[in-house]
Amino acid sequence: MDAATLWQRYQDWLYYHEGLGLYLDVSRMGFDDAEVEALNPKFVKAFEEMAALEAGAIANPDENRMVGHYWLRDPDLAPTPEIQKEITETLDKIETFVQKVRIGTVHPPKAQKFTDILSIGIGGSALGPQFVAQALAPDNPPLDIHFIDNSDPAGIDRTLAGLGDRLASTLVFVISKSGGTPETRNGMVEVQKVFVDRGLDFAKQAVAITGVDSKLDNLAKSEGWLTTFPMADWVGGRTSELSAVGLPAAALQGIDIRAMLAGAKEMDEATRVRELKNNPAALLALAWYYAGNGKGDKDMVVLPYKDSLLLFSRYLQQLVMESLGKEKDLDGNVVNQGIAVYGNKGSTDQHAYVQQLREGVPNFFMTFIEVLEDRNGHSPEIEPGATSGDYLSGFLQGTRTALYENQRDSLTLTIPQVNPRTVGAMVALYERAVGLYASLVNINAYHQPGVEAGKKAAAAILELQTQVMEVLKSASEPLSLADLAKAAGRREDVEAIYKIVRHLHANQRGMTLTGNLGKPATIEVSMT
Ligand SMILES: O=P(O)(O)OC[C@H]1O[C@](O)(CO)[C@@H](O)[C@@H]1O
Repeated sequence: MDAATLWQRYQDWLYYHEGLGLYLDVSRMGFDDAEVEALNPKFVKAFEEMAALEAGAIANPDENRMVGHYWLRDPDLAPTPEIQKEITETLDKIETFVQKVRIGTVHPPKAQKFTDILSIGIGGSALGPQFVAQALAPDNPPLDIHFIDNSDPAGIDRTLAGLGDRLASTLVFVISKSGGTPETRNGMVEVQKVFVDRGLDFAKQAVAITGVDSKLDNLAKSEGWLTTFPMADWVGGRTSELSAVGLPAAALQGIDIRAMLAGAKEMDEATRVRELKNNPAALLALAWYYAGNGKGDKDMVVLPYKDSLLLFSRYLQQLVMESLGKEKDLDGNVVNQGIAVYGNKGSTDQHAYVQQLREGVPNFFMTFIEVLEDRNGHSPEIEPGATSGDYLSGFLQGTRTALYENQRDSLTLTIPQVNPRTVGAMVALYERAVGLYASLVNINAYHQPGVEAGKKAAAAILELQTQVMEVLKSASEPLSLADLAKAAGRREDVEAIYKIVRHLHANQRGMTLTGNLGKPATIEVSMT
């Protein structure tokens, strides 16, 4: 395509949202008009399904749930007065609590004010708050946030070491929709133990954010925690940033949560437009569909050219991959759908893997995220006429051109500034794009059956460990792995047993292994 035709294509396809100052450029995706035309019926269906979902249809049939994250930023759209009330009351409750923490009416037993937040949660109960903290927290937030988002003992130690004595003035959020996620429970129990060791009262510093009547909800209520915020059944973990999951921590860090909600609402309105070219979420869905042939054949590389948006790709990884990565379509056919998402930030990644993107296997499409405002305030010139921000902007354009020259597709999302409104809008934009794309490829975006298999297998390993320990404690002499498996009645699990005893041995858990550790058949195991 010559330069003039390309410039025309750019103008023809450029989407601009005036209120948000947001642009979406899909001109460097290689689709032609006929391909777009062919997809039209699918989009008509997708828009209809989306409207039904927003009106309260059961969009998640196997879990019998509605999907209502859109109502969070426009409660008037909620399908029942009860849900409207639930949304506004929760928001009021959050704001009242945040205000009390700010002025010190709610404070820790041993300090006048809370200084820090420790947020314990995983997946959708961590990724949104992490992304938003990185994107929007001021340099010196009123409360500094820290995360435990794993069952990694060393990771927990590191977070607690970072807090040090400030644990006494730390507000602990335990966030779990189900209230039963093991990683979150483990983090909570470890933190509770540290509170006890230091003579602190956990309940007086803890808040639960969870489904009503969940295990965690009941625990918090029975132990008299500071408060609880409800997670609605109709909000999925990966679309929960603008619910009680993300808002309390954001507000406590001094982030304008009403502006985040307003930005999301504006974007929701823009993405309800049933006209492909005038709907940025539909344009994204079109680009994804075209790039991956409707089968996810190409990975989505997300490259924000702004450090504060570093965690956006990680946040999107769950939103996109947990929503779209499905074995079966809605008619029960095996389709193995999904789109892989990765990325960090530009221009940093240009010095890492962009080499492969330009010249190597063409199995991706790029999403550039551009922020027009370089920094708050004046930029010094690095050399006559050029600032660091000019360089960053140049690197983005340069990489986009270099990829295009080698037939690598890209799209570019441009926002004026990273602020609560634009971040809310970006969250809403991708939520809607995922929903529309799911309709295009006929899958349920709102469940995650595949995660259960791994969870069940992990629980089975913990049960096996208990069994193995019991056998070893009552054994009169060291046992070979084969004998141990036989005695436990689990011959077929000898490899898992080997891994269990090796792990216990490495952690001073009373396990003795003799023999050649690299040759499992020679190992004898005993336990004190
Ligand atoms: O908030 P919960 O119930 O602890 O779940 C955490 C995460 O685990 C998942 O259920 C998948 O394992 C995610 O969908 C969810 O965001």
